Amino acid sequence: MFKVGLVGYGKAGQAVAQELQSDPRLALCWVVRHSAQPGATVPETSIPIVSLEAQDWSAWMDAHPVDALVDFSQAHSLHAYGEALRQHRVMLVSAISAYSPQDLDYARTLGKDTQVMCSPNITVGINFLIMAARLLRKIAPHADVEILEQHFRDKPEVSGTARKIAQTLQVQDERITSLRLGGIVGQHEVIFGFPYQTVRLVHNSIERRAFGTGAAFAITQLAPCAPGFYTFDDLMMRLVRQELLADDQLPADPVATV
Ligand SMILES: NC(=O)C1=CN([C@@H]2O[C@H](COP(=O)(O)OP(=O)(O)OC[C@H]3O[C@@H](n4cnc5c(N)ncnc54)[C@H](O)[C@@H]3O)[C@@H](O)[C@H]2O)C=CC1
Ligand SMILES: O=C(O)C1=N[C@H](C(=O)O)C[C@H](O)C1
Repeated sequence: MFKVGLVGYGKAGQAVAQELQSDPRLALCWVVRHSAQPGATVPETSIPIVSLEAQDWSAWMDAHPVDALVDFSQAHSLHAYGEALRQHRVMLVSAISAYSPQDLDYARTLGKDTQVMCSPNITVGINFLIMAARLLRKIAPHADVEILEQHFRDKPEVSGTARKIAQTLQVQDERITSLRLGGIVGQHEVIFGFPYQTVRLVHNSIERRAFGTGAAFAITQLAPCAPGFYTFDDLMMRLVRQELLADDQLPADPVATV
């Protein structure tokens, strides 16, 4: 069982905490949020919710050891806990969608000492969509591509997922359209336009708990990896390769063996 700490207890963090708690492979040990009342716990549990200054992280991890840290807070938290993580060889699963290039450079340095995974979208579904879109782009490099992302009214930045899709498919960020409406959790659509047909790949996060199942998947996939910096696609590709290898070991012609 993997012991897990969670940073960030806002919209996503609270749903993720529920999901991590209900996964039998994981034990959620503590939550760190920006400001916490003394003695606060996750509802209906004794899991402590605390607030830590950068200088407190190392002592906290000494006293409350975990195998993995899951981050749903803000980009700058990485710099608060980074060295403690490195020192304690704790895996990092970071869902922060708006890291700067400098933040990502720092995350890569942590990968020299422990396993680090950063992904602007942590659902298995969207990462499957990205793999499929990448394949179609290879097959049909001249098709028009548009990316549509829809999120809740207050989401401040352009979706990190949409920017990642644009980068992966080698199209300009101008091809991204962002809609901000009510309470939409997160929807991404990649549209391929051909002369006589249209392909639409759509992923819809209907509940924020989807981010929790993605984080759990990432922890279990990251655990057997060597120290290094990984993306969610790296973990998915590793699994796909394993599955394909398993298929290769099946009889070439199953009918012949009947
Ligand atoms: N990769 C993914 O699939 C997803 C990524 N996200 C990202 O996760 C982040 C959080 O999203 P929301 O929960 O919607 O935001 P939110 O604003 O509702 O919650 C953020 C929480 O982090 C806390 N926080 C901020 N700085 C902190 C610090 N230094 N230490 C501890 N806690 C701190 C805040 O107090 C707040 O509770 C955003 O970057 C968002 O884009 C959210 C959902 C999915
Ligand atoms: O802020 C969010 O909530 C989300 N952010 C993501 C992003 O910016 O790509 C991913 C997800 O759809 C939710």
